[in-house]
Amino acid sequence: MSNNSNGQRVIVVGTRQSALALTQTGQVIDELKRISEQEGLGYTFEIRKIVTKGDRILDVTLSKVGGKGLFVKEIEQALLDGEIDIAVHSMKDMPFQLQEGLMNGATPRRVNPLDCLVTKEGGDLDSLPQGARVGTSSLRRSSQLKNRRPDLQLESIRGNIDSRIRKLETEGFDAVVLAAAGLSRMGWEDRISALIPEDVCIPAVGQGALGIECRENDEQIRELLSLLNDRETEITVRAERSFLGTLNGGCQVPIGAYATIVSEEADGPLLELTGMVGSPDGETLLKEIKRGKDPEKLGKEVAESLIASGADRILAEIGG
Ligand SMILES: NCc1[nH]cc(CCC(=O)O)c1CC(=O)O
Repeated sequence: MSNNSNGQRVIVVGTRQSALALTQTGQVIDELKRISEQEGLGYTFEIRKIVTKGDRILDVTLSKVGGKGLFVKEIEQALLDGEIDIAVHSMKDMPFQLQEGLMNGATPRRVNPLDCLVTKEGGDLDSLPQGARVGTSSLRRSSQLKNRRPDLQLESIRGNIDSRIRKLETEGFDAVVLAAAGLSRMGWEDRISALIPEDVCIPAVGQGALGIECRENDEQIRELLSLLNDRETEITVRAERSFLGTLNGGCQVPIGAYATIVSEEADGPLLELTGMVGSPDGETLLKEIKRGKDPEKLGKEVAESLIASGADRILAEIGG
């Protein structure tokens, strides 16, 4: 912990170097500054950029290297070493199990959770030409798009959001699939040709949400972060993550989940969770919808019910 010349605590915020990571970290810092001023806490903030293993090997197929949480390991180490005090993650890139001594201190309000198409000609999924070439490296996206449009040619595309959009032009794709959240955080909503509704493509667990990691024993930070937490987002994402944890899925398997709050009742909010497991070719798409109050229990129930319908066999075939 360090203080500035006025004796105020300087909070060091770690981030990856991608444009999206820098942008969303900056947005979180702006929010924390506002809260800190409002509450008279007098904190100041500093950004520390960290190059992760995931950033260094972007050109290699990540699934081959096989690390869950490839982007997160070095950032967690910096937290444990006290080099940084908080780290902003895209929730969908946050590992299921955080390292001992670390915790998710806040889940801020989620933005649009849906996937979207950025197409060359404008227009939505149904208006893409027969056999159109669509770029995505997510099995979850290709499985569901194939299921809806078996004629599409799904091709792998890697890199940050900006380079994927560039590849739409330079590599002759008709469309690329991206998370709407990333584009809107970057201020590039005007690039979104069409949102892909959740009945076509169930988003990734936690998509559109952020997680803010901190040390468990840092009371000051925990208190500050608690003011940024959004209860609805927190519990819906907890249900989705419990689903993923029960299926033991990493990011390279066609698994999706999306939870919403359907009603507020006297004893707490009622959640609805849709879980999805698909085969990579899109021929099999298993979905299950359930409602419940306890997010962890609901996630587990949806996962178990999908396992009973054969999800375990699909996942075993992929080797996920
Ligand atoms: N897998 C990369 C990634 N991680 C988080 C986002 C942005 C969306 C979000 O915060 O959920 C993206 C880009 C994308 O999937 O298009």
